[in-house]
Amino acid sequence: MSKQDNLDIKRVAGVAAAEEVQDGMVVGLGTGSTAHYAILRIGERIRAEGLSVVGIPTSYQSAMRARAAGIRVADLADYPEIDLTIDGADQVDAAFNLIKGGGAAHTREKCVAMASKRIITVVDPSKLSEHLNVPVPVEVVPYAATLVEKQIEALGGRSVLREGVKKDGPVITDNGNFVFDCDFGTIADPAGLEARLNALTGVLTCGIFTEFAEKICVLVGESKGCRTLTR
Ligand SMILES: O=C[C@H](O)[C@H](O)[C@H](O)COP(=O)(O)O
Repeated sequence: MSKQDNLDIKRVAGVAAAEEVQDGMVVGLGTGSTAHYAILRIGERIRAEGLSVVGIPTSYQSAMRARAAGIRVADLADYPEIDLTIDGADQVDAAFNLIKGGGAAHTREKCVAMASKRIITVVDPSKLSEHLNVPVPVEVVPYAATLVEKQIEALGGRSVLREGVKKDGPVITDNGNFVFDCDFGTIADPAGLEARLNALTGVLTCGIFTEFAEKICVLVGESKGCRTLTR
C-alpha cells in the first residue's frame, strides 16, 4: 500500500470517529496521524454546525492542531471527566488491549483515556493483531535510564533508546523524559507486563493499555469505508 493510500484510510477512520462528537461534549484529542483527521473534521463541524465542543489534548501536537482547527482547548485539570476520546494506536489485539506511544505521547494519552467515558480507537488494518507483539514504548525519567534498561532486561525485554529523526540524541517527551522501545516478542500477558513495567523504579508510564477495553470501540479505516469493531 502506498503512503498516500495509508493516509487515505486513516482519514476514513478519523472522519468517521469525528461524526460521533455531539454538541456540548468534552472530547479527548489523541495524538498522531490518524487522530489528526478526527481533529480536522471536528473543527469543520464546529464551523459548519456551530457545535460547542471543548477539546482536551493529549500532547503539544494535538493542542496545536486543535487550535489551528478552531477547537477550544482546555486542560485535563479543568475537565477531569471526558465524554469521548478519539485516539490512534500502534497495535490493537483481539481483546482490545493496545500498544500506544509511537509518537511518545502515551503518558498523557493514558491519563485522558482514564478520564474518558468512551474511547474510539482509530486505526488502519495493519494495526490489528491477535496478540500484542510490537515493541512497547516506555517513558523513563532520564536520571534512571541505565537503571531502567537493566530492569527491563531482567523482565526479558530488549530496550532501545528512541532517538530523534531531526534531532541528535534522545527523543524528549512532552513531560521532559526519555523513551525506550522495549521488545518482548509476543506478549502473553499484557496486563501483567503493563503492571510490571509501570512498577519499575524510574519508569513513568508504559505504552501497554489494558484497562480500557470495556469502553473502547475500534474504527478500522478501509479503502471502501470504515469497519466498527466492538467486543
Ligand atoms: O504516541 C502516539 C500515539 O500513541 C499514537 O496514537 C499512535 O502512535 C498511533 O499513531 P498513528 O495514528 O500516527 O499511527
